[in-house]
Amino acid sequence: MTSSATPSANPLRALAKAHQSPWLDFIRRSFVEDGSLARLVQDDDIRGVTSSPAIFQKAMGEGTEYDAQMRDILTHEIVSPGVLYEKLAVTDIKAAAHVLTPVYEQAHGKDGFVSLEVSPYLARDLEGTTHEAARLWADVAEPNLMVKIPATPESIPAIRASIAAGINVNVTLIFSLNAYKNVVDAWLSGLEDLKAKGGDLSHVASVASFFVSRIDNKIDAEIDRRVAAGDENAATLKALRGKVAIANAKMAYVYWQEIMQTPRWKALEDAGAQTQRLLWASTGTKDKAYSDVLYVDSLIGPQTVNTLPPATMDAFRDHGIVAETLGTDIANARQVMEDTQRLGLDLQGITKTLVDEGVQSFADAFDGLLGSVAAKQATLLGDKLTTLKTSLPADFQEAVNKGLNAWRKDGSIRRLWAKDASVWTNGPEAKWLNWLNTVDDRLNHIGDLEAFQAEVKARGFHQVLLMGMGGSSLGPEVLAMTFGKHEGFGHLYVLDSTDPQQVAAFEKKIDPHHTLFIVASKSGSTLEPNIMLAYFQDLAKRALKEKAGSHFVAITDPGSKLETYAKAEGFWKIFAGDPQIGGRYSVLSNFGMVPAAAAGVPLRLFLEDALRGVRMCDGSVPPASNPGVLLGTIMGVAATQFGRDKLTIIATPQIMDFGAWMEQLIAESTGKHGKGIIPIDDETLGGPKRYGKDRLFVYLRLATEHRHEQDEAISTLIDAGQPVITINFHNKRQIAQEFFRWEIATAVAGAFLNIDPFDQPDVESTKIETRKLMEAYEKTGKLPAEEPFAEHGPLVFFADQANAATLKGNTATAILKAHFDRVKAGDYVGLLAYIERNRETLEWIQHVRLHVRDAKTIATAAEFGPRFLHSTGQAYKGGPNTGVFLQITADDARDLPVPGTGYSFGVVKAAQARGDFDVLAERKRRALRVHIKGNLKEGLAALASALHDAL
Ligand SMILES: O=C(CO)[C@@H](O)[C@H](O)[C@H](O)[C@H](O)COP(=O)(O)O
Ligand SMILES: O=C[C@H](O)COP(=O)(O)O
Repeated sequence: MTSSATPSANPLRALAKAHQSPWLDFIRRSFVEDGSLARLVQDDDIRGVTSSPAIFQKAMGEGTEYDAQMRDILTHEIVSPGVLYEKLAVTDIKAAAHVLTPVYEQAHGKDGFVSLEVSPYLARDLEGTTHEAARLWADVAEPNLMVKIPATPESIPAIRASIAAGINVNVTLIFSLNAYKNVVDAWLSGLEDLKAKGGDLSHVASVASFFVSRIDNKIDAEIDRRVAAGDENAATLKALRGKVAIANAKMAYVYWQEIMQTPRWKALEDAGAQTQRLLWASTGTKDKAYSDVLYVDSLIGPQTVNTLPPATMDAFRDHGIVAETLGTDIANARQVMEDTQRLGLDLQGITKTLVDEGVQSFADAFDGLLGSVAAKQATLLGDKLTTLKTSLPADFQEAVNKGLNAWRKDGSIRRLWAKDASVWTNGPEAKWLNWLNTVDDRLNHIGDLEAFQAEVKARGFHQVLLMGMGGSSLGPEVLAMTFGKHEGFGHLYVLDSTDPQQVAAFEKKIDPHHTLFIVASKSGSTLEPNIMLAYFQDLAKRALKEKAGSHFVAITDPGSKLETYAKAEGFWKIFAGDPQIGGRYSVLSNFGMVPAAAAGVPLRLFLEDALRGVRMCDGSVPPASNPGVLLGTIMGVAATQFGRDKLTIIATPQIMDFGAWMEQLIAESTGKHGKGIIPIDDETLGGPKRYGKDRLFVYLRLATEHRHEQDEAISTLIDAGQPVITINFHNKRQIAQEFFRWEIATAVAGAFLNIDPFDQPDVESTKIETRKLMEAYEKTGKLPAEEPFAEHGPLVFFADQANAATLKGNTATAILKAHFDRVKAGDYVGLLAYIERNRETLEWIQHVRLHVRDAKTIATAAEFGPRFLHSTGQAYKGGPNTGVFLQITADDARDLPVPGTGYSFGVVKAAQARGDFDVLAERKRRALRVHIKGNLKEGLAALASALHDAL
């Protein structure tokens, strides 16, 4: 902005004589800090400041002048970009308010205001606007603040409520006389309400911001269009160019004058009320053909304000003419309005469009602003955040950009955070969204968790044995595997199997005298944790007698059967889950945090790490800058538009266990109604030839591991045109952030797939089938008979009729060949092994899966039952029918009874495998079961060899 003209010849100063206040339509930190604003007040008699999202976007979106405060805030607090922006804005607004305080005081509270706008996202939300106006008023806490509220039909009652609450209000985005009338009524009503309450009216200031140049812009364009089309009224139309906005504003002023004569106003005035001044906004000339001071010169009149952008202010200082123009030529203005109507220029329609566009453009500006703040926040936080890099082919990237933009336009991330089910299917989704708040919630209750941790430490347990399935076990397993044992705490073991060998193996790892047992089940009625509990409680009771209860902790939702049981059995502690968080979204709730506490994970650091991630995925962060939405959009677009539905997880060794948790989240959330994303975890990385066009790679990379070869192999995939998302961790604890990022991303991907990401209908079906088989067992003492369709050596083959019919062959190899010959491009193979999960069997399954992958160029999943039933099992049954499954069961070398029941772990596992197969068959999946008779090791070798020959 240029320097001031000599005071005597300064048109800006002269406006005071015409009783109009010039305000500045601009703010930025340096401008206030370096004294420029104070100089304008001093030299040009500038008497107020307005800000808007667009103005703040310009100020904060570039440069470094806000960095110092941002750094300072981010050092002390974990805030979202939305909160960070607001803190910066409030600092600016307060600083400007202080500069204007002398004006305010000298004008006895009638001038010298600074405006701050409520979030434009709330422009159609009455409750939100009312609440935010009050919040901003309290946060800024300066008497010369004006809170800007838009004059949308939805927000009009917020004007009344805010005025009634004694808040100074700048009503913005007024384009039409009708809207203005509603604003005036709301303002008067607000004052009446305040008066009725006995409030002091004299301190409540208000302006009604009537937008000017945007109207000419639209009308002129319409005139030009009609003239170009050869309109018969071309001459009269042309004469209206550049006239309508001013005439429209004059009509508003006439209305204000009329209001000032009404008894309604007089009564308020007598009670000490200030008038609501008309403020001319949007006064920068857009059409270069017009005078650059057109919307200042023409609108000068008493008791009004004109807020000038810097260039217009400079121009007016330089060559503005001060004369009272507002109240003059009213007849002419009326004529312009009449002509406008007579000639069919749709002013009403245009002003409605202008409100919509005004709201949208402020929202767009706010998106831009918050995107910039988020980017800056990420830069300043540096290594404190995981980072995401995408390498996507051009067409894929373009589709992702479109998806992000659609999410931005629909405000979907804000709707997600507002728990609005219309983001998905308008079903029961809203009931399952408390994971959004669980990190804040756990931090608020960190005292309880830390006290528990201290007690566990003091009791000196050597082992912690967690028993649970799926959402109740996979998160703790990641914590156990990633962090290992913590000094002063016991080793955390996670048991999620009904395989008797596996149960026995865990029994060997622990000493009940020194073990803390945690049973985790949200529902409290899941078969597996209940029988594991029965087994280990029996063991503990034998060892510890009446003290056994003091070694047991339950984590379960309030009111569950498990809770009742735990109370009755005198468990040491019972921790409550949140019924509005589903199992797979529960890791950052007590289901993950209680085992974390027991294992000695530094809880506050962990949760604060998580919180940094939560804040970056906040509803205030627009999709393209929002790490969760970005990831979810890529996942959704990959699956729905590019057939890349095999999300292949590659990880550096120290964080590779994260994949098993991701599997459940992604598969169970998205795999249903024939749609879905199939996670492929722990499949050894191969060269580009190993992969088809159905993959989306996610590379989880702990930077400190320096896995150059792995990095190279990933680069080769990118060069070969495979889409890759690389997520860089700077330390292991950042899995906390990634838990949350993947939760948001999966929810977002669910929206792209148009499914409810929070139910698991096909997991339930398998449970039902298993239950039926178990009931039969309890009645008859055996599982219903089943007939193999072939038997070769130790390998016995079972299938339903439809599958068996296509799997003819005289040898095991021939049957397996027939089965895998059904695999085609874009399919995947699932090896579903109901055997003990240990080093040998993991190696075996890896070996076999890689053989299948390389022979068929197909994605492979290697899973152990029954654990996968609570995880990927959902997608195998409910997702796309592209899976070809080989279920592997085996004789149990040893079985264990389940105390208090008539059955054994082996029977349960067998029933689960059969229930699983029955549902796969019922869903018409290509499935074959091979049962290994006798020695497991030999049987697995025979199966591997037959598979080798078959492929
Ligand atoms: O405070 C106000 C109005 O209440 C102003 O900042 C107002 O938002 C601005 O004058 C307008 O947004 C500027 O409009 P335009 O020049 O972009 O058409
Ligand atoms: O993912 C959840 C599992 O199905 C276990 O459920 P639960 O926590 O109710 O026992």
